[in-house]
Amino acid sequence: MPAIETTDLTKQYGDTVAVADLDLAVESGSVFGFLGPNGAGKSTTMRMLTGLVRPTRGRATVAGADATDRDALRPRIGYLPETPPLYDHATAYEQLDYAAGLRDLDPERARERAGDLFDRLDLPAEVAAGRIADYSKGMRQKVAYVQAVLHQPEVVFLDEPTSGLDPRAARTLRELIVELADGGTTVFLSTHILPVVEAVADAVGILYDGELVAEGAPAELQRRAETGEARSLEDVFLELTGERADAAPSEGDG
Ligand SMILES: Nc1ncnc2c1ncn2[C@@H]1O[C@H](COP(=O)(O)OP(=O)(O)OP(=O)(O)O)[C@@H](O)[C@H]1O
Repeated sequence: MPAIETTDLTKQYGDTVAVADLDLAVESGSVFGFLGPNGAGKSTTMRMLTGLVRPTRGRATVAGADATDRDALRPRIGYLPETPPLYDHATAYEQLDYAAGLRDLDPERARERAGDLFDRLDLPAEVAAGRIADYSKGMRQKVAYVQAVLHQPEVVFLDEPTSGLDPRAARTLRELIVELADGGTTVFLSTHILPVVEAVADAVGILYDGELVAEGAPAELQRRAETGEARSLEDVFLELTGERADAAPSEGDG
């Protein structure tokens, strides 16, 4: 069974169709790169899949739970949104104690795991013991990432996870994503940084104007949109989401 499955998943805001009839299947233990231009509907999709926004119609299951059932989702999923929810007055450790408490994690083991991840991401212990209000953007991002994966969820949604990270931390984060998937976690990764997707994604979906215009393994998409030359995922992305003649290459997974 796929870790994420959507059928006709749709969200409308007034006259704006943010996401239109999305049919998606993401394999368990894979990294799925979710791409699309600004305003394509990526965040709206993630909000529906994490139970934060109710679909206008259609349905979705995530880690076996209905995506409208927040109580069932909570222990199974993690979410790093574009603007991470952090308490400025707390220290990183307090923030993560709170997150661990929400998920009934053993406090000591949660601290240990957080400490290990902070080490990997080069967030010094003395910084983690200081108030989040004084953190740089990259430091906040590190804490938010750790918060999203602390409980070892079955499915983790990452919205621009490398945002604000320096090159070393961004590389570590890419490694952590691959390790998550190797350990069986399904990673739903939305980013505009296409080389990251190229490096880590097993499959890619490209959203354009709320619609899925392509889905498949990165290499397969590159072949499908090809004209003979070696093409980057960026070329494919620009072709599919640019001045698309209405005969866009037929998407779907065949
Ligand atoms: N709460 C809302 N109310 C009204 N319209 C919304 C709301 N949230 C999103 N939209 C609209 O839905 C569409 C999709 O937005 P969304 O934020 O999902 O795009 P995105 O692909 O995540 O974009 P970006 O790459 O810029 O983050 C846009 O037209 C946006 O204006």
